[in-house]
Amino acid sequence: MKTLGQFLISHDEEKDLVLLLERIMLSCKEIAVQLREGALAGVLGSTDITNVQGETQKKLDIIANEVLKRNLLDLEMVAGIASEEEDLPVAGNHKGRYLVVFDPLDGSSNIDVNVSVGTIFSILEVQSNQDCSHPDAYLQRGRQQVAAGYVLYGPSATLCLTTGDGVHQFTLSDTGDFLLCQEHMQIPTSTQEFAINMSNQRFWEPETQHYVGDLLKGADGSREKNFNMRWIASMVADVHRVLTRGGIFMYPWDNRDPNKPGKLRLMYEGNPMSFLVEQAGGLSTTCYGDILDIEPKHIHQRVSVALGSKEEINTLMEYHASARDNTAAKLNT
Ligand SMILES: O=P(O)(O)OC[C@H]1O[C@](O)(COP(=O)(O)O)[C@@H](O)[C@@H]1O
Ligand SMILES: [Mg+2]
Ligand SMILES: [Mg+2]
Repeated sequence: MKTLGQFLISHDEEKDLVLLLERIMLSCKEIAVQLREGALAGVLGSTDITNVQGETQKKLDIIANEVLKRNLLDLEMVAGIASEEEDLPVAGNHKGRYLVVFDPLDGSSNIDVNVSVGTIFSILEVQSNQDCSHPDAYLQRGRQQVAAGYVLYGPSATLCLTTGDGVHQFTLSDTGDFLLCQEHMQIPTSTQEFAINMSNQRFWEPETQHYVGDLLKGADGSREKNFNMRWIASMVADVHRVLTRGGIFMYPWDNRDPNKPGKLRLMYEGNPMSFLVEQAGGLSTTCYGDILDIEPKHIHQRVSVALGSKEEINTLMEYHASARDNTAAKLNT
């Protein structure tokens, strides 16, 4: 079985990109060890620090962020990093070629209950002469990503990666290597499984209520088939299920804070996951347009997300087609 490095070299990936991806995986291995030891290492629980999103940081949010930051800023090809857990980006080598944007630990609310979490990353290329300690240097559309991926820390640690030529899956072995286990993952085009936090139902816009209402009616409603529901509350784990066996994952706009376009973050959640999903034959949308086409305005910008099986996303879009001028559409475009 090929290691990640062997696979990337055999696909003619640029040497610096290979080294960078290997360094991200080295970081993920360190994070996996901390997660495995959990309570034994005293790393569970919260801190009293609030991040720029207004969320209380877990001890492991900070540890994972520090591991990635330390390992990446050490590399010559890294011009800067931006993270969910950093107010502002941090500049690296001013001659570096790549910017790395990441969610060091996704699904933080699951850490203390020993449920799957993950690391999400997006790699961009520096545009000419930019100050990489400034957020503007990172504000590129999702379509400009050079690579994106995540590591899911579940029963096994799994990497799903794209460099723009399909999505490939690797599993962390006993020897400490990420070994190739599946090339060109494909999301089935149709599905009977959905993932959404139903407790927010009363806050959704009418089109989302209508769409999910019809899923719940199953074979007795207009969809004429039954749907199953899953919600892990770690985007990484929910998206991994979609990549593996199909489905639709949604964190739509809601009116709890009408000025926020959604809960999830564009640069280190929406964009990398959308790149992976599109590369695996699925679709990713705000309900009004492709996530990968959004011109970002802020590094911690939020976005409404619906991604997964092609036919299901197209159906969801039809429910929203009559409401293109509403608030949610305006907030995202
Ligand atoms: O608590 P909720 O509303 O179920 O939200 C869960 C969502 O929030 C997130 O945990 C946000 O990510 P972070 O843990 O990185 O802040 C997603 O992974 C997940 O899909
Ligand atoms: Mg997250
Ligand atoms: Mg996070």
